[in-house]
Amino acid sequence: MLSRISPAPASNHTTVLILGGGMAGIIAARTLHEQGIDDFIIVEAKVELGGRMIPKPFGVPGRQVTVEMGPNWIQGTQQGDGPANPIWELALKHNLTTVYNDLYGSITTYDYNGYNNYTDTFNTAVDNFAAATIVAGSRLQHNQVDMSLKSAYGIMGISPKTPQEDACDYYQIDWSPSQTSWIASAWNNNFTYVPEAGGYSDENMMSIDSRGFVYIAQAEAAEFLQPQQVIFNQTVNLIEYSEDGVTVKTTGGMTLTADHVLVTFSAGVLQNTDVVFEPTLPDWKVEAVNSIEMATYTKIFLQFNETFWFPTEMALYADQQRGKYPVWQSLDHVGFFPGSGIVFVTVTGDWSLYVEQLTAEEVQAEVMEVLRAMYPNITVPDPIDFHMPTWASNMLYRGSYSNWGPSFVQGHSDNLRATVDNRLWFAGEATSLKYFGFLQGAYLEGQSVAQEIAACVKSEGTCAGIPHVEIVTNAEPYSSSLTHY
Ligand SMILES: Cc1cc2nc3c(=O)[nH]c(=O)nc-3n(C[C@H](O)[C@H](O)[C@H](O)COP(=O)(O)OP(=O)(O)OC[C@H]3O[C@@H](n4cnc5c(N)ncnc54)[C@H](O)[C@@H]3O)c2cc1C
Repeated sequence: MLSRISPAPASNHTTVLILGGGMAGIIAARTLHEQGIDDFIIVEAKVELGGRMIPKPFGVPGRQVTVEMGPNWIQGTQQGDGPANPIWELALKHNLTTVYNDLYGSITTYDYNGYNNYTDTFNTAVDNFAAATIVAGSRLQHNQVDMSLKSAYGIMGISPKTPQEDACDYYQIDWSPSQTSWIASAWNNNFTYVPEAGGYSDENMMSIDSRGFVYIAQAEAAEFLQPQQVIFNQTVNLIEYSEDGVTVKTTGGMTLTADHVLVTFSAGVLQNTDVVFEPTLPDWKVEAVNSIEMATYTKIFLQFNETFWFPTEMALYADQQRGKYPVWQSLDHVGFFPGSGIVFVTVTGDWSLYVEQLTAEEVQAEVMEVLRAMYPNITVPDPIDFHMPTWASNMLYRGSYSNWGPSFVQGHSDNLRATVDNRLWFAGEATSLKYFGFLQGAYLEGQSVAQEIAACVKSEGTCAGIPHVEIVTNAEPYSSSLTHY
């Protein structure tokens, strides 16, 4: 595995600088290597590769297991001999231990009075969401304007009235891995689960590997990356660019120059001012960066001496307040980590931002109040371990993953990945039209943009880069960009 200690680079000038060592940066580096370009350096603020793939040993001594703060699921695998999700292929290649997670068929329902079987409502919500997708699809085909999911539900005459209905819609929409918000666009169709449109399958495989999900990224990097091709522990704060080349400066005092720079920082990082571009990015790029939403998704982990909770894989809690500690998953379950005593609850969106303002003790107290409401007839003990990551306030992420809102259109998506001045390139999950938000989006964008960079390098300055739209004027549905892949 690659050393965490960076040797000094042989030269401060390289053909390509790759900023960020997450999935997109690693696969971009591999692609350059495959194209015969090894004069590149990855610059990463952390001390290891993998980006948002962050495992953590969780639990009291003697009862620790590896849990995932960030991505945990391979979303979509392969249907028959159709296209395979490249993340699934990496998992198979590096022998990652995964298990099928039955997110819809193994679920117990609760509300603020305890156990309450509202699985009929749950199943109706599943059907409603499928119907909304069809409505959105047919609007798209007729070039009708995009709208929020909430509006699409309204058009179908569906408006949740009870806390139980709200919780069921929350599970479909806010918690669903490809949506994350009631205000997400109705066109927000991630093609992952649609094999007919080039996607993979509707299967979600969960990593339970003790090496962490990140192992597949680090093991892949170890196959081609040389120690002198990575600089760890350097946070980029200035990117100066012109048609002649790029200069990158870090808070650690390093200055690096290159012919081309590939920026793989999250959309959340680009929306903030931690990294300054000199000159400022053109208006079309600034508009694209700020038109995509950076959603936050927070898993809160608890360990108990013994289990007292639901026997299913998942549980749904309906509070009078929508989004209050609603989605629970038992890791102390056959197939996951039996005997671990671990359960986690997920919050998203505004609730994530709210919990990040609280202390861990305050969040724990609120979570325990909900657990005790779910189990009014037993004495629920305090947890023996507790952990909550903070994604929105972390300057290396500024959120969890991107989400397509109704005012984000294909022109924005094109502009997000377009080249600036033939020198400044962009890739990451957010630049993926078809698989935004997911690891496969990051992988495919890293690959595709690095191929463009390689072609540019080989053309010795005659390439035009990835084109942009100067002014995004209308809301055209997906069209030409589906040929990116
Ligand atoms: C809580 C959560 C759950 C998720 N669940 C799933 C899931 O189950 N399945 C799935 O497919 N996807 C999931 N995702 C999304 C997935 O993690 C991302 O799509 C993917 O990791 C993005 O990779 P990337 O290379 O585009 O960006 P990143 O992984 O963010 O890589 C960018 C790198 O840039 C570095 N960086 C940032 N700023 C600077 C700077 N100024 N200087 C130097 N380095 C910097 C960062 O440290 C990072 O390593 C989840 C994400 C989160 C947070």
